[in-house]
Amino acid sequence: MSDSKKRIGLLGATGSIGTSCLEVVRAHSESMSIDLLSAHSSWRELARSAAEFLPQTVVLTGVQASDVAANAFPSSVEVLYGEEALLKAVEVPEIETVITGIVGAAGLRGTLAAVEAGKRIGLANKETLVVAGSLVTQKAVETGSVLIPVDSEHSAIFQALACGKREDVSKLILTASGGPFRSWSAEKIAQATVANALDHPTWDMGPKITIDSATMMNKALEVIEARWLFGINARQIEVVVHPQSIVHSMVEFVDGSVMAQLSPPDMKLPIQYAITWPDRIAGTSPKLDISQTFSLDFEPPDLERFPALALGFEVADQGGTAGVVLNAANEVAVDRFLQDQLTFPEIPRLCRSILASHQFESNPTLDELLTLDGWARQEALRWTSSTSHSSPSLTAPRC
Ligand SMILES: NC(=O)C1=CN([C@@H]2O[C@H](COP(=O)(O)OP(=O)(O)OC[C@H]3O[C@@H](n4cnc5c(N)ncnc54)[C@H](OP(=O)(O)O)[C@@H]3O)[C@@H](O)[C@H]2O)C=CC1
Ligand SMILES: CC(=O)[C@@H](O)[C@H](O)COP(=O)(O)O
Ligand SMILES: [Mn+2]
Repeated sequence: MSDSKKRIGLLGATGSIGTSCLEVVRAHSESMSIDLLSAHSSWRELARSAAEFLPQTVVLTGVQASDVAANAFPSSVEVLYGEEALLKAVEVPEIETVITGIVGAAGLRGTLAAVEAGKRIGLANKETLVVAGSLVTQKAVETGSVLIPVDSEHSAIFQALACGKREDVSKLILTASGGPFRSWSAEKIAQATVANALDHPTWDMGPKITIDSATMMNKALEVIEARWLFGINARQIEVVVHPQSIVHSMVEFVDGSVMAQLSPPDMKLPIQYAITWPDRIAGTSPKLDISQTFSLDFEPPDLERFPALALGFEVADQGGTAGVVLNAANEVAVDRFLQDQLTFPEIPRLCRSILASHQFESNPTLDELLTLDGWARQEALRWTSSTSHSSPSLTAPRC
């Protein structure tokens, strides 16, 4: 019955999260349907998905109608252009759940529009909470929007939290694969190429998050994400390296019990759960085969070889404007590294430098955050083009 289908708006439909989400919907076409798809510039791929899923609306935020072939989309599909159109499109009452698969701070405004419209959010875009965690979580409380994590660690924690009362939680333990350089020496890491850094041992993801995993900035961003999503003090969050990516994270309760969620690394499971919660349905994600011998290893993270991780704890503790500045600096640094214009160890160095130079404000507005985002990107670009890597200018906008 089409009336009882779960109706989904999917932002970032052409990316890694987007295509996994479409696989979930394809496997459950009797109970799920797509109302909205968005992409930035990959219009051919979006058109293929539109032909299969027949959403009411598609939005392309990074190209214009004149860039797209005439009749590329089925005639029943409304084709819109630009971010403002996307912000309106997520609000339509028919959409129940919005899956946020846009990469980077570019995902913030779409997520916020969906939160303001009181939607269920399947939150993959962790940068939304890194940049504006306080504003977004407050807004969700006001509108009744439920933020269901899609990020695998946070989905695991969300599931494990169901085993006890919030006031009885003593610690959240985020697992990290350790990335491709987990066992590399600092000297070898300093020589890492783009191809080395893109070679993630356990997850197949988009390029930005894959580089973040290699620096462990991904875990830093996830510490900040957890701080806002679960309303917990940064000092109650711990990171442990777990190379198999089977234990997706854990919650320790005051009595010493540790509850974990386990499954083979596959994003379809947390995406599906965000759509079906509080129900569980059979899916296409592989199941853990415990009939075979396998081991689960855990080791402490090495903050000297992976200095980005410390930034996550510092920023999660500070709140305010620290997250937007760290995130913007990191987005520029990752982009420059992918263009071979920055070395791997310069990524966290750049981030720390821009963060240290900004004028901290504890309670910024959305406009102030967006202004600081622009400032931090400019300063990060300036840093990458200066041979001496001098300190950023002290012209950070005051909030
Ligand atoms: N991949 C994964 O397994 C996981 C991802 N996440 C998070 O999910 C988010 C998406 O990651 P991932 O799927 O890997 O990323 P991808 O790079 O694979 O996909 C990014 C998507 O965002 C769109 N996009 C890119 N830039 C913009 C922009 N400026 N405005 C609007 N849309 C844009 C792209 O469209 P186009 O194709 O047209 O460029 C594409 O659809 C990230 O925040 C990541 O941290 C979290 C956990 C796991
Ligand atoms: C799948 C997912 O959630 C990613 O964020 C993943 O966790 C990245 O792996 P790392 O643990 O190497 O950062
Ligand atoms: Mn993750």
